[in-house]
Amino acid sequence: MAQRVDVDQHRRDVAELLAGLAARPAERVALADAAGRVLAGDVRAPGPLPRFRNSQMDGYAVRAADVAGASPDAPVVLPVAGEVAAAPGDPAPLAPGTAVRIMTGAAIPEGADAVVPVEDTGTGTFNPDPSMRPADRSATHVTVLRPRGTGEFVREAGSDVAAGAVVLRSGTLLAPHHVAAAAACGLGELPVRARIRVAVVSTGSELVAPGEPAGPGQVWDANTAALAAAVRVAGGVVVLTDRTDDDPAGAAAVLGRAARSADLVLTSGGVSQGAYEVVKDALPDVVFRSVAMQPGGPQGLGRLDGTPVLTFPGNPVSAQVSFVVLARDALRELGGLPPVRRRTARLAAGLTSPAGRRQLLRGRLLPDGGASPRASAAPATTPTRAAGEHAAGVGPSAGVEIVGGPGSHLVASMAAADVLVDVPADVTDLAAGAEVTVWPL
Ligand SMILES: Nc1nc2c(c(=O)[nH]1)N[C@H]1C(S)=C(S)[C@@H](COP(=O)(O)OP(=O)(O)OC[C@H]3O[C@@H](n4cnc5c(N)ncnc54)[C@H](O)[C@@H]3O)O[C@H]1N2
Ligand code: MOO
Repeated sequence: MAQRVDVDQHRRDVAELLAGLAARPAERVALADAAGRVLAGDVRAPGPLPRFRNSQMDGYAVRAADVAGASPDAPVVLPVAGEVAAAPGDPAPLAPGTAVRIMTGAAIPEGADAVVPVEDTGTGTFNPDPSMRPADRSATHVTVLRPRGTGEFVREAGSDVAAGAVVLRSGTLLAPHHVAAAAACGLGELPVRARIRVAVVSTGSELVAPGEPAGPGQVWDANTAALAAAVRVAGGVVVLTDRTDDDPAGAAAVLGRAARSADLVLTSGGVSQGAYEVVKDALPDVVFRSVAMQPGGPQGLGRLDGTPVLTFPGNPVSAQVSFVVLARDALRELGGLPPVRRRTARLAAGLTSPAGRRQLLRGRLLPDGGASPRASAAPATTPTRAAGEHAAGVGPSAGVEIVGGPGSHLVASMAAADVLVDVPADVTDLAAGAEVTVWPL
């Protein structure tokens, strides 16, 4: 007789099985591949950023003292000694009483300490004659109409980050703006946490690949693609996907290959009470048990040739719910990602639920907060969270409506859901407006 365990116990057992995968060395990735990865150590700026003092505006680099009295009525006219573009090289020092045309990002010449934007000069532009292309920048003098104080429109070296300072913290989930900072600091690679390498194997003689024609008795394999996608979203990398029919020798060969090529094997199907339960037959070191949840009751966990294996039931909704509830957070934690926060929502309509099994119903969050007349009239105090599980959501709950039925073959209905609605095992009746915990999909 299969063991029967509650959901939280099985979640703990999964986390424990996978804990051995935590100590994997970091790897270095090129910046182009860094988004979505988790930083494996603090990253320090090798030099100051900006690297050198440069102009914040297109205009004229000057000594602030030379333009201190400038106004439209009493402009200061300075000779233009040359031009500095945002280009390689060091500009010549600025002689007192002169100005140089300077472009945004160009190095400030030694001796200059302010930039007068071109709009604050007599012509208001580098190119007073719009018919001239390229701009004629031959003017020998500039008429400064406004004073600029010391440091105005000057970007100091190191004003963004000082040399040696931490620019990205260990554990950061790298997004484009982090990549930008690393790139600006001149870093071509970043140290990141290694991703868990996962093999996904679906079982069943009836399965055929999506995209292929399906004959009588055949169904398109929904689980391989769905579980592979789930693994990737949870920070893992899929190193192998395969299907096996119900032939025990073939299944054993496929599973053996999967175990040799991955840190973790996920299977679906072949674990209930049928006559062809190849997963059970091929995995002698896996404990098969009944977890008190629906869908996703028949579960197994253990090892094959030392590699951790989780076996999910084959019904497509069951396989997906199994991943979300039992494996997602454990996988995310191994990759350095935070758990997906559960939150609370208020039921838009009442429901009944069978006793003794925690139900994970498919739900859709309501954009208007679920303020249906029934929901708002009902008392909103029913505590429905499972023991030991505190939804992280705070503040007013969203509304949630149940979509589709409880059947674990209703894969299209599940596509209309954005959360799983968690109804504890001991709850059989919930009124409209009752607060429930929901798991974001
Ligand atoms: N006598 C009993 N029968 C069943 C029980 C039980 O306790 N006693 N449990 C039921 C529950 S609950 C589930 S869940 C399933 C689990 O069955 P298996 O894990 O052995 O899965 P299969 O039998 O291989 O398939 C079940 C169902 O799902 C379809 N399937 C499987 N894999 C895929 C896939 N990759 N893509 C799309 N569809 C898939 C398969 O065709 C079957 O319809 O057992 C119940 N039975
Ligand atoms: O427990 Mo099964 O996973 O309901 O469909």
